[in-house]
Amino acid sequence: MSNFPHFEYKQDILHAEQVPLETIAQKFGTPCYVYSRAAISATYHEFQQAFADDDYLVCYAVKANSNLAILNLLAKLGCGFDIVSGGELQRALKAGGDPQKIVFSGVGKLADEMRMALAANILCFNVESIGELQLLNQIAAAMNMTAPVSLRVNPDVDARTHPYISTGLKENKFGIPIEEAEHIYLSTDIFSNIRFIGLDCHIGSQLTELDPFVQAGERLMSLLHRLQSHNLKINHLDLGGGLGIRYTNEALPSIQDYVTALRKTLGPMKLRLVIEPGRSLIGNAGLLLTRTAYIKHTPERHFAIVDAAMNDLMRPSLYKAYHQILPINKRSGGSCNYQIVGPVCETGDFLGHDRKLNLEAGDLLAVMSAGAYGMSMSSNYNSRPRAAEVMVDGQTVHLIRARETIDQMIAPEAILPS
Ligand SMILES: Cc1ncc(COP(=O)(O)O)c(C=O)c1O
Ligand SMILES: N[C@@H](CCCC[NH3+])C(=O)O
Repeated sequence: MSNFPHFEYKQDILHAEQVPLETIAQKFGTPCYVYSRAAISATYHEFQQAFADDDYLVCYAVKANSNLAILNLLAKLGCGFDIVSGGELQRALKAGGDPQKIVFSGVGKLADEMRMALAANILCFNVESIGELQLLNQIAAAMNMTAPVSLRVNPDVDARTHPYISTGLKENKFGIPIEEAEHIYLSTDIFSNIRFIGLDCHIGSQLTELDPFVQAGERLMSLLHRLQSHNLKINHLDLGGGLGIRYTNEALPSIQDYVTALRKTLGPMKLRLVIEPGRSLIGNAGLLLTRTAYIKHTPERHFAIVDAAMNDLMRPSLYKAYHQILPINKRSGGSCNYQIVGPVCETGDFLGHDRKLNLEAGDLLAVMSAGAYGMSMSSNYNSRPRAAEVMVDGQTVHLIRARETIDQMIAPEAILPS
């Protein structure tokens, strides 16, 4: 099956749903992120179907792509949100998210962010250290409230993914060492304004195997049994996000297999299962549309210099991540081995190496699998305004973020008075 069923060639022209991508480039310019509404909805439904009648909550990891239109679409489908900052909280609420479906993760929550989230009455704080628990307890007391908490434990499981996005090993900064968690859960007398309602972990991102999820789940379940033997009532188990997507031809478990494996770790225990998928919900629902500015042949190499760069999509530069790059108009004839690079002044500014393409200046290209950690990790490096974002829905294209202007980019800055 195609990795991108909603981005397909029709008569050798790549389309997003029913719309030729060249039409989008003409109307909105490039670089431009293009998302498919049908792709996002279909993947969310796959999660829903996999859980069937279970008690579950899908909390989309907002960091993967935080555009309000995407959050609003997911909220309308019934999805909850996993947030990691006050900014993400504001976005989730503004997009119509239900506070009782919001979990708050992250190692460095600040006092103001805790206040905002308590005032919003979110479902749960995923607390990652004793210091954070103490601060949350104090703030909740001052607000005359009780904070609902899951401890995010670090189960010391190797996610077997890129080291920068592996989070569940004991040397990582994330979570409370699992062997310390029981003691904290049983210290309810010290934390009078905390109510423990869940148990949480997140072991990493772009996992391509189920085994690490199962190992983590089993370690958490064993802790949960011990907590129950002390009569501590836990309502939900949150196993984080992390399911990978196919960037090229990786062998991957399906969403159904993933959910089945997680449910199995629960055994007969009646407990709500929470998951925090980011990439698997949105990654293959988006692409980055870019135009070739120049073709440059040197004695060593063939370069296609395009108008998107590492500031728009930093995954290739940061992780040497592979994204498929497809021509918008297929052209017959011989191809050349191209380095697809951006205009930024860094040798590490590339979108793809050694791609066999038949290209001319002016040609449009699609950098695939760019829906997750694309726009949300973009920057203004080299004073490049941020790209536009559009959402395709059948034959209609909605602008969901206007291209940033140079004036908007520099407006917050000020020159010293002389
Ligand atoms: C706490 C937490 N939950 C969920 C996610 C989402 O991960 P992914 O996009 O791999 O599903 C992340 C990012 O890795 C995370 O840090
Ligand atoms: N930014 C990473 C994923 C990080 C996940 C966040 N915890 C990526 O692009 O693959």
